[in-house]
Amino acid sequence: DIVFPSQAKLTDNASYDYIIVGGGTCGCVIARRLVDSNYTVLVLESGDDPSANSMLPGLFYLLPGTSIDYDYRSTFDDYAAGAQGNFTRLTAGNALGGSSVLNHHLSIRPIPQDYDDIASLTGDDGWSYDNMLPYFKKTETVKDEEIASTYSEYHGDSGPVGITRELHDDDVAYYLKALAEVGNPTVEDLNGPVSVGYMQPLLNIASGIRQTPAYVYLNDIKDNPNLHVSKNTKVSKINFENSTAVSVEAIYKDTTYTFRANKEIIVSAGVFNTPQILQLSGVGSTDVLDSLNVDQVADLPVGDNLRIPPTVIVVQKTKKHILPSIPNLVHAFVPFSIPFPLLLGTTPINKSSEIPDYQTYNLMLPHDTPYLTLACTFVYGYSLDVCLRWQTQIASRDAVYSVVVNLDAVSTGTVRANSTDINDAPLITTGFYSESEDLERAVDILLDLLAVEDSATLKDLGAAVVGVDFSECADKEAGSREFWKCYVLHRTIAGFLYSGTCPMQTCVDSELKLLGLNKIRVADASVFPKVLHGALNAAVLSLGEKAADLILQDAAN
Ligand SMILES: Cc1cc2nc3c(=O)[nH]c(=O)nc-3n(C[C@H](O)[C@H](O)[C@H](O)COP(=O)(O)OP(=O)(O)OC[C@H]3O[C@@H](n4cnc5c(N)ncnc54)[C@H](O)[C@@H]3O)c2cc1C
Repeated sequence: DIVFPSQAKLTDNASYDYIIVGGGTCGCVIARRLVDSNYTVLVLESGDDPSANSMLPGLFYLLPGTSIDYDYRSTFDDYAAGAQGNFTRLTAGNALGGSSVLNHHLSIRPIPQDYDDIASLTGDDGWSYDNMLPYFKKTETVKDEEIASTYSEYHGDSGPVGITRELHDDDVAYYLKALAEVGNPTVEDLNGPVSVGYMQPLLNIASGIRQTPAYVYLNDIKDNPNLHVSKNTKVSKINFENSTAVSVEAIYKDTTYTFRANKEIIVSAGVFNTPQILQLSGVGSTDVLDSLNVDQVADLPVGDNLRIPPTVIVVQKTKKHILPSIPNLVHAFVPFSIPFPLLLGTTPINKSSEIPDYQTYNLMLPHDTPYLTLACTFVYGYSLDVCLRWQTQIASRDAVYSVVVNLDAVSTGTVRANSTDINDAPLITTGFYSESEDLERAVDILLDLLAVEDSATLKDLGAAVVGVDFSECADKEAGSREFWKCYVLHRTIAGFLYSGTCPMQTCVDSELKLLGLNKIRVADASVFPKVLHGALNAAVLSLGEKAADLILQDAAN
């Protein structure tokens, strides 16, 4: 309670101007802006305060599977998730601050084209990149002097989220050189004037502390009497009178309360739980609601169009060493920074294009440390067998652990409430590779990425991709397209960039209002219609700022 708002005293049937369902990444941003404008706001959050270790960036790999993670599993999927136990693991934040409490700190925006596409899809120019840029700037204070001074046009200097870089020029220079030799330029700022290239990423870390909105947006208003935050509180239903949302039912310590909203209800429960709550409230397609035996309030395709860009990891061994590396373990005891250098790439296959096809997060792992196994098992959820194969094959070598995200993926999955019990995890089907072009594209992407092995720099080092000798693909010719297809199907994971389950155009309008209903909006990653060409944290923060403006404009009229 010293850092975060304390638990609100709850009164059944109490009224607030606004009720926010889910105090996650987007929910915290909206709460802050509405309280700043003197409205009374109730935030209902199913999780507790972020755990102390989640505030320390260097410990991010310890968070999945703990109490702050829903730790969802997809429906049975032996086709694409063989390496995780025939399901896909879906990490998602269950705490005040939501997924920003356990995410990987990377601040990488979608590309301008993504917003211009939303503007033309919705016919609302408010979503164009030029009109969204001020919201991105409003979220952040860039503390990296070089970026702040060179690219001030693109960056904020007084927003809540502190942004820094952790530079390890000497450690990453050889790999950047190799990438450049095969047509991938080194750039300084992918959130600035260019959208393709490799850089040492901007991070949501300042003064050694994770910049979750639970902290940076709410700390300043935690004692404001207009802010009421109820944690460990699960919203089970939204009540409608005719087509108008009027109240919310929520369970706190085994008691169900009803809270009334004078102005609006904002649903920000994330890509998996927003559709679950809406379906249980009667907002969904007829077949879904019939199967749950829930009366329909609005026929909307809630929970369709789940967009998860399929993600594959490849590992290369690079520089050889004789002496073991000890200093890198120091990070485990001084956890204020990421324990290894990082490179971020957004990359087109056609090197003259300015639209990336894939994104890579490259963990530049020093030799003889346990970080590969830690990341591989805890964070990416691969089976120990997969991780140990990689770990043993990089012995006494530096390694590049590349998390490769297919930004062109078009396959969609679904989210369905499993029963009318809100505590029952939703049924999540990834739909990976249901469109065959995604599998072909995944192979194109890996071949483009691994072209780096043909660079003079990596050839000199005797670099090689490792962990490709597993039995499931042993009958495929090494290096062939058939082999890489097999690899993709046995190493695909979800990455963490989920979106799309209540998208603009078919589910909400461009003001984020649920179509055909009154006094209710959705504001979280569910509203993005397609896979964005970036990661999602910055996109959701700016979405929260825009949503707050839309809500306040309506309140003023
Ligand atoms: C492991 C991981 C790593 C990631 N790494 C990055 C990264 O490095 N960079 C990046 O840009 N993006 C990253 N992301 C993605 C990004 O963090 C998320 O897309 C973003 O935080 C989602 O914001 P949101 O507001 O949509 O949902 P969330 O932040 O997940 O918020 C939803 C909130 O609703 C609450 N809730 C759910 N159900 C209920 C209920 N019934 N009642 C009350 N409350 C409820 C949840 O507890 C949660 O707090 C990562 C995500 C994950 C999971």
